[in-house]
Amino acid sequence: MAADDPRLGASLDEGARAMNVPLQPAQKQALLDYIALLQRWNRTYNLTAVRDPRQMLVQHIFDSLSVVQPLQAELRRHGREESAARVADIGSGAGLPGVVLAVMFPGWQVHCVDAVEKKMAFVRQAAGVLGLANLHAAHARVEALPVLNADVVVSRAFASLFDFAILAGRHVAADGCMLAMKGREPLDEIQALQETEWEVARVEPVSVPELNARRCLVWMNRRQGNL
Ligand SMILES: C[S@@+](CC[C@H](N)C(=O)[O-])C[C@H]1O[C@@H](n2cnc3c(N)ncnc32)[C@H](O)[C@@H]1O
Repeated sequence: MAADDPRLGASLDEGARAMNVPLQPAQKQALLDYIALLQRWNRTYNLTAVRDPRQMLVQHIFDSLSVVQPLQAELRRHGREESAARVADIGSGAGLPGVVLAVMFPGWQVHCVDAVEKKMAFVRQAAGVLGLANLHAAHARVEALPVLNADVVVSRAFASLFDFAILAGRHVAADGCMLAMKGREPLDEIQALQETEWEVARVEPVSVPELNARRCLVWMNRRQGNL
């Protein structure tokens, strides 16, 4: 299916509805434009192994959209100013989930971080083309980056929970949290976290439309009475 095939837009509407994510026409267009950009630049930048726009929609866009509702609920639960959150996406690659979050939450500042320059160049280009002034891209190893002070530090397909906590934990603001997007509940990884200052607050199953695979969100807070 081509990136401008109208059936892609119809599927996006359907998927967003299934996840209870309201999608404004401009947001829908931005997500479709992002798929087109991914497809156009994939060969040059080697951004993703997924080549087909239909598969990009499911594996990248729907998967990233599946954190929208849970993120909103988490910020609300902590009484944080939901309209002005600061989010960091670590090991963001082509901008997943960061670009999708920047589209869905224009009031949030979203910082994508990746060690590969060309991927961050792509995210910067996407920010320009999609008109996302709230999307930022930092080319750096996360462990060497000045502290971001984010309300939520998120990652998808980045590292084990242990490495995520050790490498990226210092970018979380005092009352913030970490969120790892995972497949099956990673019991061994959760066990290994005991040696860090982070603990699992809860594991939230999520369902991604048309994706025949398990997904869960692992929420992590700083351990009370630190190590
Ligand atoms: C498997 S990709 C996942 C990309 C994206 N999050 C996704 O879900 O499509 C992992 C990314 O982490 C980046 N990465 C690995 N170690 C890193 C580090 N220490 N600091 C920053 N980025 C890192 C890699 O360059 C790569 O782009």
